[in-house]
Amino acid sequence: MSAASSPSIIAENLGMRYGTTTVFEGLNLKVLPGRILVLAGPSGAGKTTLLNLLSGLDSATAGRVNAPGRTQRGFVFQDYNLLESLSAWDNALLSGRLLGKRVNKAAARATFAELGLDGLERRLPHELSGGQQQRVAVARVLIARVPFIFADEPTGALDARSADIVLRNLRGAADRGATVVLVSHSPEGLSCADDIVEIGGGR
Ligand SMILES: Nc1ncnc2c1ncn2[C@@H]1O[C@H](COP(=O)(O)OP(=O)(O)OP(=O)(O)O)[C@@H](O)[C@H]1O
Repeated sequence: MSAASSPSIIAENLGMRYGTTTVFEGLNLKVLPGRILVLAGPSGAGKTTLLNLLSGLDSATAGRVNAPGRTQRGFVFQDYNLLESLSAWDNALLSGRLLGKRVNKAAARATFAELGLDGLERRLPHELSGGQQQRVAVARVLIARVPFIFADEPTGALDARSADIVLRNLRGAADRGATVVLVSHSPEGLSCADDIVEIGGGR
């Protein structure tokens, strides 16, 4: 995966409405490979909505965006979306396996340990704290080595030290050429941004 292999995501005149409510309109932006873009703004401004449009999870009601294909992208969801029947370790390997990739076990193990999850391999999600579940969700997207990473508040449940480790690992993915888009409120999240899009007031 090199920076040259991931095209930019380009949004043109993007707009999203729910019924009569306009979340935003006329939004133009370019998300560049090898960089971390942070979507910032107050609660309800439309950060998750924009993340879903840039990632292709949802379709805009106006404008265009060349979101990545299904096999190119990975997500850290706000509520983690771990599979309750799978262990922490199997959850961490899940995205890579679903994408039909040969997961490098040694690298996966290193990522799992780096995120402070050593010893928790066999636990089911409900046997993990919120922060541990969040770190499994982050491990999953890192282990899958996808060229596009979309993460909604990926440090929201973490203390400062764990948050720092997560952000450093996302930076590592960007340094390997991945495109990383984060929703973040936190000063740490903002401080790791190469680019920031502040949404609010519908633009
Ligand atoms: N499925 C939906 N139907 C109707 N309205 C929606 C829907 N999803 C989101 N909205 C509205 O769109 C706006 C933007 O929501 P969104 O979740 O993108 O905000 P956000 O900036 O991510 O907020 P937060 O920081 O609180 O997570 C909100 O006013 C929300 O109520």
